[in-house]
Amino acid sequence: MSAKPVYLGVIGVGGVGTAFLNQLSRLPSPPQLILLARSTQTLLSPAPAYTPSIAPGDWATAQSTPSITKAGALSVDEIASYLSSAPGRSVLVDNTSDPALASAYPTFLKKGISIVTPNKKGFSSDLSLWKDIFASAAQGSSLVYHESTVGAGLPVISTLKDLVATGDEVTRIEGVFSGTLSFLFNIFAPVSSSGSSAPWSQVVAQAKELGYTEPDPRDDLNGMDVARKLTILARIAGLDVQSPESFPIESLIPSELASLPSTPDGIQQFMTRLPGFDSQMTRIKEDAEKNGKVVRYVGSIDVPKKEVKVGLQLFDKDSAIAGLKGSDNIISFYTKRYGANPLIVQGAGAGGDVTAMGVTADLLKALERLR
Ligand SMILES: NC(=O)c1ccc[n+]([C@@H]2O[C@H](COP(=O)([O-])OP(=O)(O)OC[C@H]3O[C@@H](n4cnc5c(N)ncnc54)[C@H](OP(=O)(O)O)[C@@H]3O)[C@@H](O)[C@H]2O)c1
Ligand SMILES: N[C@@H](CCO)C(=O)O
Ligand code: NA
Repeated sequence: MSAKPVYLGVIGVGGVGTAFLNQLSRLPSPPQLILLARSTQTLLSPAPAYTPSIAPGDWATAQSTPSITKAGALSVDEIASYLSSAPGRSVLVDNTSDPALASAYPTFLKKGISIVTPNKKGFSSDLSLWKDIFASAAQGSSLVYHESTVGAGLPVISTLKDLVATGDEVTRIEGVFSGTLSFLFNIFAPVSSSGSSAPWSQVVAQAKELGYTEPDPRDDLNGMDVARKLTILARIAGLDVQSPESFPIESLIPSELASLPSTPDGIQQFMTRLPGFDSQMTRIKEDAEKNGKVVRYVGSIDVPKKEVKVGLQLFDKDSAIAGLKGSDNIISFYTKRYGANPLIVQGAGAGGDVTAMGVTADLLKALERLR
């Protein structure tokens, strides 16, 4: 029996979106790409036939393909109606960090459109949205996969879900959850003090250049990205965390720069003014060195105590966390079954290719269930 056709909409063609489209173009039996959008532009396969589809490997030139329909930004209702009218099941891949799009997941899911995404906003905002997303998926018999919302492509969400679903008792989750902050501290405050002496702001610019940061790097530096990841994991572990603001978060943003606007101009101003505050981070690094330690940005969830913590901590130089390299994350799951030796997941936790891997693998899981 031949596989049923599945139709695909993709929103966002930045660092992750571009890498995802490359991976999509190499799949042996990809779904039919019928919608591709960025913030101001949408490409569509002409309805009602929904053919020809957009070639994911040539998406950049699809703009000049006469048979493809071009439009500006579409509303959520227009996208939902277009995808749900396709002659088969459909999946929406959200490769943006847009909270408004994330808050519309219930609309898509109720119409039977499955969601695959690395966008944390839907799963880490108010608890009511989290509940609405999963209730809507049940109502629309649609699927939700979001592996890359924590640890990029590393199997973090799937591992935790497997632990919970098989009846293990997760007591504690801890580690380094930010690829950006891992990279920043590994370079800025290496274990060997003969390492780099690059100022903090220069390493921040490098992390942005490498595609590790959130579209707005302040979302990494203010601890919110880590807080969102911990909110997601805590909810899967069974805690009703109301929002990522429910627990204290240590911010690395100088207070003088905290009120710059969340616009492209605000990001630019922040990056330009950050070098003026390098001495604050140098002091933190040197204080740790005086104690023979290194400083790292970590998070933890104590499940029985219902306690989530996010912030700087000092580590011995021979500890696993101090020894991380590049943008690596390390996430330790302490459970009843695993006892004193936690189940540990470690590897690159940011970057277009590794994040897209998690998105593409999620899409394959969805396809297996939809075809
Ligand atoms: N980068 C990583 O290492 C990493 C790791 C894990 C998770 N993530 C998550 O992956 C997502 C994408 O990250 P990225 O680094 O690829 O970001 P990015 O390079 O800034 O790309 C964002 C893309 O989304 C588009 N976009 C934003 N809002 C939109 C809207 N309302 N409608 C249509 N398109 C919209 C942008 O359009 P324009 O092209 O028109 O600007 C751009 O193409 C984020 O949620 C991020 O948190 C990233
Ligand atoms: N900006 C995030 C991307 C992965 O979610 C990080 O650095 O970890
Ligand atoms: Na992951």
